[in-house]
Amino acid sequence: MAYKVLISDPLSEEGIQPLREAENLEVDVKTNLSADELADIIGDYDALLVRSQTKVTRDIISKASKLKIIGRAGVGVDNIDLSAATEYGVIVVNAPDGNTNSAAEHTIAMLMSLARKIPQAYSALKDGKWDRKTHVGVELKGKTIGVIGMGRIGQEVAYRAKGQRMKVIAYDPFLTKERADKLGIDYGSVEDVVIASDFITVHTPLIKETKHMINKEAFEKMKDGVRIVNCARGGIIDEDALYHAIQSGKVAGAALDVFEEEPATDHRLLELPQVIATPHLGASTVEAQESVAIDVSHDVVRYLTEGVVKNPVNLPSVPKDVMNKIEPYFHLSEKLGTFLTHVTEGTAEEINISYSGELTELEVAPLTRNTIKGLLKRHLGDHVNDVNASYLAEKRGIHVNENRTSSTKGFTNLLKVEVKTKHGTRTVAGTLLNGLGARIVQVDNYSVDVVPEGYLVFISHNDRPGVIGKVGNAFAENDINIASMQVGRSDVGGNAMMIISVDKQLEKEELEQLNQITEINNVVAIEL
Ligand SMILES: NC(=O)C1=CN([C@@H]2O[C@H](COP(=O)(O)OP(=O)(O)OC[C@H]3O[C@@H](n4cnc5c(N)ncnc54)[C@H](O)[C@@H]3O)[C@@H](O)[C@H]2O)C=CC1
Ligand SMILES: O=C(O)CCC(=O)C(=O)O
Repeated sequence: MAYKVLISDPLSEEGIQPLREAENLEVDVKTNLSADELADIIGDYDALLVRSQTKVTRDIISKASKLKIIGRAGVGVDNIDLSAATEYGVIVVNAPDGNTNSAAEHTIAMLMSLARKIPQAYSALKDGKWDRKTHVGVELKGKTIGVIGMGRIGQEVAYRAKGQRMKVIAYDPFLTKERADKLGIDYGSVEDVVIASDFITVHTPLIKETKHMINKEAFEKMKDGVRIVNCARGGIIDEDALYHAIQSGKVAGAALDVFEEEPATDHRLLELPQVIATPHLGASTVEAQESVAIDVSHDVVRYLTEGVVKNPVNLPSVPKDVMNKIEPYFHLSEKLGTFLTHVTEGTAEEINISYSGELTELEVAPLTRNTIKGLLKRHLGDHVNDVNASYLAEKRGIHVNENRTSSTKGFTNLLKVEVKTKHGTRTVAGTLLNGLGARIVQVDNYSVDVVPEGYLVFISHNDRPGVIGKVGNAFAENDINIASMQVGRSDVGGNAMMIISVDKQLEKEELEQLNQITEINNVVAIEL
């Protein structure tokens, strides 16, 4: 019986030729379906191809009893419920490279239109007004543009902004000084970028860490008359804060291709003359649409015929016999990676993963990928999975070494992860205790016993009498319950650390209060 493919958003006809030409594949194009209409028919299909309009919700996926693959002709997969897809065993693929150029070009078009008020002038002229006073613009040459998110699109935008003779300052958790030097740009923290820029453009995914990263506090730090561009995702910029910053005169203008709620036809930002906008057109070119449709069509054909894909987004299937043996270590490996992203300063350059004891007899490659996933996911978002984790690390110049050792430190199994950055090396090791589950048993040279779960506070301090009391008092004053506390020190009066399990994530002010204790060098809140 032929596989059935449903295309539910407008895709390039040239781009879907690989589907039409494949044997044993039936292709239906049904666009503009309501959620109910899609839910009614999805049960008939083996593959679904979408752009960003179709919302592939848990409800739709739960009704898709034959569905094997969802293809997203584009980058962002925020219109697809990834955890539901994974839960229901549906692989999701995207087309990460096909629209990079178009999105970067659109960003530059928006930047120039914003600077020269072209949409406003055009609109006035169409209304019969020859008004040369209102539409005075500003030059780009010599101005500083802040690029937040230096992935595929951010890098292209930075490169083109330099062509406009702009100075570029960028932030990305994976941007190193060497890379910035090579690109001929400055790099700094988000705050440095926000303070220094005349124009700010965002190119991150919309994830927990980036939601409203440009907010009221960020606007307050910006130069007066700054201009903002968002051709990535609505929600990276807090729309209310942007509205007020424009009204107050702090922000001179904004160019928006994306909105928190789309379609955004009735939005108060659109009423402001300083705002220019397009209806999510970043990838809407003939070339990009053909390219992304070809990429996902090939992946759908490959998956349905050979079971392999090039651009997977969610979890792949690991052979059952391998999975049964390594499954108990999965949770531990990802948590060790996540723990390290919180306590490591700077960009990872090398990751060394050592397996000891019983682990040396197992197929550990999926655990290595899972550890890397834990290390990358916090910054790169949910599209990092076991399949692409190693690739993404490699693309970012992070060397990953996997080795097996006999040193178990008395545990029957030990998984040790070491991360090297410019600032030094950080190590964490964990084990599975028979009947008790996963434990972190070592941080750097300190032996600890921590359940890798929930909220932790990691404190580096000097070993002095009374520090534990001061920390305990600070927690009590803020009514924070301590579930457990681990203390370790290198030598008497030397460096020491505490890992405290708490019932809730600490607020910024609570962390600051702890940081003010004289003996404390650093405090980090960790969510595992
Ligand atoms: N308007 C449109 O039609 C289009 C929008 N997009 C959107 O553009 C965005 C970027 O796409 P790509 O460059 O292809 O993705 P990418 O994955 O290549 O780059 C994203 C970058 O953001 C960085 N990042 C993550 N968290 C960050 C943080 N807290 N601060 C600063 N940087 C952070 C990552 O390290 C990564 O380098 C995505 O949101 C994508 O969905 C993409 C294509 C078309
Ligand atoms: O399908 C589209 O046009 C949206 C493109 C986009 O936003 C993406 O690829 O992330």
